[in-house]
Amino acid sequence: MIRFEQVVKRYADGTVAVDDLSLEAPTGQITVLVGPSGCGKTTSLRMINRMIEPTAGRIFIDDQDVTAANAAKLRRGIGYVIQHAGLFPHRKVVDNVATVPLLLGQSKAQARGRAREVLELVGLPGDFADRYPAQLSGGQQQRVGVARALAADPPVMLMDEPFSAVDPVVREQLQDEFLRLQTELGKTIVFVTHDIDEAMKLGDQVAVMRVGGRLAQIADPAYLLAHPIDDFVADFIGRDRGYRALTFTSAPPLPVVSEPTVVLGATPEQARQATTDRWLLVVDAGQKPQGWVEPARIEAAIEPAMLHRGGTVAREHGPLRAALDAALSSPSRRGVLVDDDGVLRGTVRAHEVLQAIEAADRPDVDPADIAPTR
Ligand SMILES: Nc1ncnc2c1ncn2[C@@H]1O[C@H](COP(=O)(O)OP(=O)(O)OP(=O)(O)O)[C@@H](O)[C@H]1O
Repeated sequence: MIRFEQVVKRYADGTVAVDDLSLEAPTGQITVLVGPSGCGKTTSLRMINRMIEPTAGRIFIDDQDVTAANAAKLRRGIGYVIQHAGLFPHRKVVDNVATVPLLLGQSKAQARGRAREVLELVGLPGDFADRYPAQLSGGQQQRVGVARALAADPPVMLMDEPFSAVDPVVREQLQDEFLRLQTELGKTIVFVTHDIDEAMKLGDQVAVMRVGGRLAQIADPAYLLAHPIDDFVADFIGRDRGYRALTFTSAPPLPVVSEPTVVLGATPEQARQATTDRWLLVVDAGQKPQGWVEPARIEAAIEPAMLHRGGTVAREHGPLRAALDAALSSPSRRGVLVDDDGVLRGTVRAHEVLQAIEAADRPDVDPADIAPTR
């Protein structure tokens, strides 16, 4: 656990960047610090590994007072990831990642072996290791940054806007992979972002800070969305917080309807025989949804390039927000639901998801009973 006790940081020019901050970041969880520009997030983070010294107050990692620790030694035991990755441009990726294991006394061969292991873990296998940072995309560089922080297997990771410099699609991929990795690794993580969506997606708990370095509220995302403590927090977490809260609402059983399908490679005749509807769902040989086609408009066997892929896919027993999004984004207005292995279960319509949402507040009601027929 990381614990801030009444921490203050006043810079030499008199700026109070952090003011009386007390909070706990539990072991094995992700605690996100979020807030507007200049509210003291980075300053708070850097006081944990003593890149910045507090003016007053104390910070503990488990029972160790970090201000009493040897700063260099402390830093080697804490992974640190920053925006733009901060890689050494003239060192190969593998040597960037091997930096801390080498400092910790591993032989070059051991450290490089470990570096290749963690590179694989973050999705950069094989010959990526032998490239230079400039030969990687922005998203790949960020992965190297994460790999470097993980190389010495530190129990604590500090992450300062690690995914901010990449485009939204890559960013989402990095976030998803990061969450998957964290379920395996269970690190104690403090994560700084100014993006409330990122905070809500990644945080086990989210600390909202206000300018002047004061903590406004700390809670798990669902609680924060439901009970913002004041107008500042309510405004900061956004006007669509009712919709966002659906991320944390699991579906009561949705009235899933089986959906006609054809398999990739099917002929136009097979597609037209499969349905009289305008849209037809295409699956692969393993029954995994691939996209939609309009049977009346196809003239050749169905191939991937012909598919309408705009619709999202939701897990049958996943959050209601994803199910609603699947319905709203589907060209047929039928949202595609899959099981945990990605295999098609059927479809659901937006109004049926909305009924499930209402029923989620009324656990005595079975949504199947109140869903009208289509
Ligand atoms: N070395 C410094 N000297 C004086 N003031 C500083 C120094 N570093 C930061 N500050 C000020 O302290 C306040 C908090 O800065 P900090 O970088 O911690 O905020 P932040 O929330 O991380 O901001 P951002 O999201 O814009 O990165 C700001 O007003 C900033 O201008």
